[in-house]
Amino acid sequence: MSITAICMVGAAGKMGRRIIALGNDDSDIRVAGALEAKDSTFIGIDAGEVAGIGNIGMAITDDFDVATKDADVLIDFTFKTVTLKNLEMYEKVGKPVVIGTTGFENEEVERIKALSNKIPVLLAPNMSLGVNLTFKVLEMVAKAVGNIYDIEIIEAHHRLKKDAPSGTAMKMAEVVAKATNRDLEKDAVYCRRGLIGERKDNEIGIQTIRAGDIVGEHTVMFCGNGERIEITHKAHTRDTFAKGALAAAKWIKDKPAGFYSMFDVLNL
Ligand SMILES: NC(=O)C1=CN([C@@H]2O[C@H](COP(=O)(O)OP(=O)(O)OC[C@H]3O[C@@H](n4cnc5c(N)ncnc54)[C@H](OP(=O)(O)O)[C@@H]3O)[C@@H](O)[C@H]2O)C=CC1
Ligand SMILES: O=C(O)C1=N[C@H](C(=O)O)C[C@H](O)C1
Repeated sequence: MSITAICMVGAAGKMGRRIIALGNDDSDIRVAGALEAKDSTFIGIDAGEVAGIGNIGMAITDDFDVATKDADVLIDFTFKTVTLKNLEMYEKVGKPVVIGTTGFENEEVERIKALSNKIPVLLAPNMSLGVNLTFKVLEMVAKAVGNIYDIEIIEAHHRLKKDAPSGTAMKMAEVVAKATNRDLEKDAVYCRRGLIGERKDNEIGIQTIRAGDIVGEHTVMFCGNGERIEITHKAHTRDTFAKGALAAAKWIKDKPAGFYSMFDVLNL
């Protein structure tokens, strides 16, 4: 396999650090650029030092051209406003982009899709093998019992997470809504309080927990009278997502322009 040179956008972030650390250990990956925000205190500091693996000879920069010049693939784990602002630059640089950032509204996803007419773009709210398999299982279960059992989704993440519900929970909601012919705009219920009356059959409840250092947990409940099915995924470490992002970078390197997901990478 040829080496894939990556530029990490969000290099000093929680995910950026793990992708740089695991990428540096991977003989098929070269860390070729590390980008951070203009006012970041990490500018000029070695990306390996920031990631806790020692000097790798790659200083974090806020200069987009410098960071992307030697890269084959850009990996973006930042914040939705950052990603959306960067789309123009991603088009200009013309290299494949793997986007793990979450929190996009439908109209914003359409803007990312529009970019994929010009360059290869992979967008996935969760890069773990387990979660992507779970999407498939959910589709099957929702088709079988989703219209007779109540569906509730519960997600839990660390206290630093900025968006809610998680991108993964929203994707799970999309999967079960599609499988049961529902419309999330109408049927999603994000919080309950007060005299809310009886639950409607079509509701898809989506509840959020933010606490401590929880890496990422998602449960989908299909609940009937007398029994319930619970499908749960728990990430124990961010390395699970980082490995997925690196696999995605290797996979997308030589692909033509198009809109891809982890299903393509994992052959699901
Ligand atoms: N798809 C997946 O598998 C996963 C997705 N995620 C998603 O990835 C995103 C990032 O998560 P996480 O790493 O925990 O978040 P962090 O906040 O730890 O990291 C984001 C990094 O991006 C930096 N940043 C801000 N602006 C820019 C800019 N203009 N250019 C470059 N970098 C910038 C931030 O700097 P500063 O702090 O100074 O603002 C920060 O260092 C979130 O949306 C999260 O939901 C997370 C885990 C897995
Ligand atoms: O912010 C996080 O940490 C995570 N975000 C992703 C999401 O919003 O689904 C994926 C993972 O659960 C961790």
